[in-house]
Amino acid sequence: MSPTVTHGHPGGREKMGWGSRLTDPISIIIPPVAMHTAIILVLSVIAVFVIQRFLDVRRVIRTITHSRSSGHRFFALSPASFLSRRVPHIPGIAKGRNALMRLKHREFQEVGWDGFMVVSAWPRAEAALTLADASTIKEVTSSRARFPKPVHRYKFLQLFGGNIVASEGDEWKRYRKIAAPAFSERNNKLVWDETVLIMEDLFKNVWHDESVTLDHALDITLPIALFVIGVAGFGRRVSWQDDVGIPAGHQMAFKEALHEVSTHIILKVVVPEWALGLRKSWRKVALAFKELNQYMLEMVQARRTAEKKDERYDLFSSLMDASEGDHGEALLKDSDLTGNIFIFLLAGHETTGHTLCFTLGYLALYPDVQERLYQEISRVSGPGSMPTYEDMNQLSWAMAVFYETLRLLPPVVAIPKESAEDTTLTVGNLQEEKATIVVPKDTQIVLHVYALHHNPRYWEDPLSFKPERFLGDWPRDAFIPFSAGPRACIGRKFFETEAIAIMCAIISKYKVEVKEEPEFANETFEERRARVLGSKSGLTTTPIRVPLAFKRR
Ligand code: HEM
Repeated sequence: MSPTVTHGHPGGREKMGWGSRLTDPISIIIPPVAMHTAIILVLSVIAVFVIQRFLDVRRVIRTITHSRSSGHRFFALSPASFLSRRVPHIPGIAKGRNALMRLKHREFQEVGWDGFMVVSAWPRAEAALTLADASTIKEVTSSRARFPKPVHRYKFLQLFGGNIVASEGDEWKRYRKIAAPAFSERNNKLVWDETVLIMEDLFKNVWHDESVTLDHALDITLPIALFVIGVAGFGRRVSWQDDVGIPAGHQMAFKEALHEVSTHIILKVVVPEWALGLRKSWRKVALAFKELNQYMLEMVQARRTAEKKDERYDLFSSLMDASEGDHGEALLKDSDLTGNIFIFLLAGHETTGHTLCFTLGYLALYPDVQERLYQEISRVSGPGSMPTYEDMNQLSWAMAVFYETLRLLPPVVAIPKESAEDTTLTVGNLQEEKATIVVPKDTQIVLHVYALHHNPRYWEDPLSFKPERFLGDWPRDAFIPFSAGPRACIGRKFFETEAIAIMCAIISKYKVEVKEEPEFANETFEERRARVLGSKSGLTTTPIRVPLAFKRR
């Protein structure tokens, strides 16, 4: 394909193999000499860039190398970069797609330590510390000043305004103080009672008290989670029937807008505003953002103008109370309100919906675990009846089933932190040896939830589903689906309450089985398990397809 003559002497043009002077637009615009010069210039710039980067990487390696350290691994593309997550695994270049879920604890075993530095050259020369050591992780999570949240990594969560998840320092303290009362014991009881109503509505008005088969259990678990956070968090009661309509003044239903936004949030960050109009699917995402913002502002407006302000203790009321001073002055901006409303809808919806879906999948695959759960519920509240919030402490098997699901399939696969100072951390290994890692200021730190949850130092037979490991004594520091320390999930009890209520409601009335499909009739148990529990990475670990049959008991 290369042109045979590009040296610019007049006679050379006739020999060009791909068109005459008149038909070669590039030659008309750029004379061959200029083209050559341009190419040489570009190559020189690339060469200077590569050499500079190489030197930068060497400098980074020198700052972290230490005689007693656990060493480092090199990947040209940073595993946290957008690019690395789009390409397959290429040794030395990219860890590839779904690396954390795919590799679990394997990489740490290859390195021989439960913590090591990953050095990369793109997008910048840097070293990031990756950890799967329970006591080192505890040290990091318990010291917010030494290891704060790298808020610049959470920019995509600030699209609707500042919020509790994507903030640090005094701003975070203020948001946390406002939100804390909404996660009190009083509100947890509200969560339980509202969840029971939502489940009764589903069984009676959608399933008509009959057996049903679902192609993907997520089709009910996501709406359930959304309805619970909607009513218990925001006083917005939605029933299964009236959620389908689009209210006047809107072009999209609330549920759809939230789903679109949470599924395509990264797109909104990556694609510039003007380009969102270029494709139909992108236009839908842009519309969803606009619609959701409008829904949230309407919620704020409706509460502000309500005649009688009910005595409520939910999250929304706490936010609204904090937004106005005693004399009606604004203490929180509208964007603070929408930012936090959005983050609570998101945090309280996706993580929960996905975990419920995986848990139902496990119960269908392990009928003995499900039977033990049914027996526990029957013992606590009588056959076919629903326990109350006060019974929750007696449902230890139910909690163990959820914890084992969260250990194997944590929604948040990695938690980022950074070092605020030059420091060192100590990590261990299977041989119970210790190594010191030099951690310069501004080093990115990754708490590798998947690897920690599959680390054989803490979990016997880590790949197996065994809820019984959560009865009695278990290694609490090696279990961080909700993170740990002061920045741990504020909604943990909210989740546990609604999850147990939902599971009790389902299992007391229905037997859950994997949907029979002729094309999978001959698969082994392992194949079936891999199919039903297949997951992909999204904003949180996402079930691909969990097809289930719910049979009336
Ligand atoms: C299975 C359910 C859940 C899981 C696995 C989960 C997990 C997590 C994790 C890992 C964090 C720390 C994130 C980070 O450091 O970047 C977090 C924070 C948070 N979660 Fe959850 N979460 C769940 C349910 C909920 C629910 C139901 C709510 C609200 C109703 C909620 C609200 C929050 C909030 C507001 C934060 C930020 C806390 C702070 O920074 O002070 N989460 N969650």
